[in-house]
Amino acid sequence: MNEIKLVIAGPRGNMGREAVTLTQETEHFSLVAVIDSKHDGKWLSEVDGMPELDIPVYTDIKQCFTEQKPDVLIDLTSPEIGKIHLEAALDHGVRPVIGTTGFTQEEIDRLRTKAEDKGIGAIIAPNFAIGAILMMKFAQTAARYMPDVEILEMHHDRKLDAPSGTAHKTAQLISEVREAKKQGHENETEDLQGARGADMEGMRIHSIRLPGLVAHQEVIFGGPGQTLTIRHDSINRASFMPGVRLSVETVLSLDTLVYGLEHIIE
Ligand SMILES: NC(=O)C1=CN([C@@H]2O[C@H](COP(=O)(O)OP(=O)(O)OC[C@H]3O[C@@H](n4cnc5c(N)ncnc54)[C@H](O)[C@@H]3O)[C@@H](O)[C@H]2O)C=CC1
Ligand SMILES: O=C(O)C1=N[C@H](C(=O)O)C[C@H](O)C1
Repeated sequence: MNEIKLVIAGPRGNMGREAVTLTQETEHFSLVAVIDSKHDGKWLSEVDGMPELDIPVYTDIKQCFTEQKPDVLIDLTSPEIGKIHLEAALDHGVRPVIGTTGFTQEEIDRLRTKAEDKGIGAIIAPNFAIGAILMMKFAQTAARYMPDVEILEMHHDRKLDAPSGTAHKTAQLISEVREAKKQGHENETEDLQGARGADMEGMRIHSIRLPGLVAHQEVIFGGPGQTLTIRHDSINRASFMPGVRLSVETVLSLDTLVYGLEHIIE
């Protein structure tokens, strides 16, 4: 496989560190620069706690793209910054692989149009873990037969967005196969606001944030006399790296924006 020149945004984060390691362990990946909110002009090796790599650190993504001309950007920052970085990548003809969550459907549609206008690929992956993709696919299948469903997502307490991108995507996939419906008692009330969770077309989504958790989700279906629970657990961030690698390799041959790895892992 030809060498792929990569830039990682967010290299000091939980995900960013794993991604830096991935690039060092993958023969055809060449990490040419990183984008950080500070340490502009340093080498990565000069940043506390980072590996001994002579890779330049930029705070200005446009300068980075102009000077380094990477093939692919991997963004693992925050919902707010991920959107800005995706747009900048498309403007510079760099193919974005975006792990940050929090995109609305309108934003995704607009960015897809932009990617197609530029004729380059882009991937937004709410979850890179193969097990999570399977959980979402299985949940979509189950919803055809058991349309009453609630989603319980559980994450570490440093997470910024709620519900998680995975929960959002799961609900979207389920909504493709079931009619919107009100669940629970027709006269139910919430004596404490939020007790029934968020409401997406009648599906309830509950977000738990606790130290000690990484990324977990249960999709619980109920029918007369039975329940079905589909559960996925990421017990560390290594779980996401095969999906990051696959996304980097795949984005090069796309000419549109793909939202969700279920479109790539058939
Ligand atoms: N798609 C997936 O499978 C996964 C996605 N995520 C998402 O990835 C993102 C990062 O997650 P974590 O690594 O756990 O968060 P984190 O908080 O550990 O790391 C985020 C990093 O981004 C950096 N950052 C902030 N602003 C920046 C900027 N302007 N330029 C460059 N870097 C900047 C921060 O300094 C920090 O080091 C989150 O949005 C999270 O939801 C997390 C795990 C899996
Ligand atoms: O912030 C996280 O940690 C995660 N974010 C993604 C999401 O919002 O679904 C993916 C995974 O759940 C971990």
